[in-house]
Amino acid sequence: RESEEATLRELRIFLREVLSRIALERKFRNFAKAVDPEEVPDYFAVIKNPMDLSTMMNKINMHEYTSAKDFLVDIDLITSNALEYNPDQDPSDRQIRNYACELKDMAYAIIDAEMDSDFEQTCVDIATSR
Ligand SMILES: COC(=O)[C@H](Cc1ccco1)c1ccncc1
Repeated sequence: RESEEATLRELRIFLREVLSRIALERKFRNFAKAVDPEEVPDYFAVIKNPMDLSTMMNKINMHEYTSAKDFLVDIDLITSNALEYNPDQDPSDRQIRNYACELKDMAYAIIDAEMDSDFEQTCVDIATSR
């Protein structure tokens, strides 16, 4: 229905805005683009489901998120990948793990604060009706 398309359009506009605010933060720069296999040859042997913020922006534009819940699944993936690939005690691993946790918390905090729960449920209902 037309109104359903209007709802999904509003979701895409909101999710782009959330992603843009996250991507502005310098501390999240390592999550902005896919890890480069040239720089990190074993990354894709270890991490089976890579994810990054620019891939998420492309997924918004390809209409691959039908709710904020779907969007947060990929945020969780960015975080879990970073915790999995960088598990060591050394300062650089600890720093990227901390930033990965901060990224997740920022995404959840923005959505909890700024997403109307009825709007989210409407998006979920549209997805399940299709
Ligand atoms: C999401 O980014 C990562 O997981 C890479 C993996 C990586 C290891 C070496 C080069 O890159 C990373 C980048 C910067 N600092 C720590 C880890």
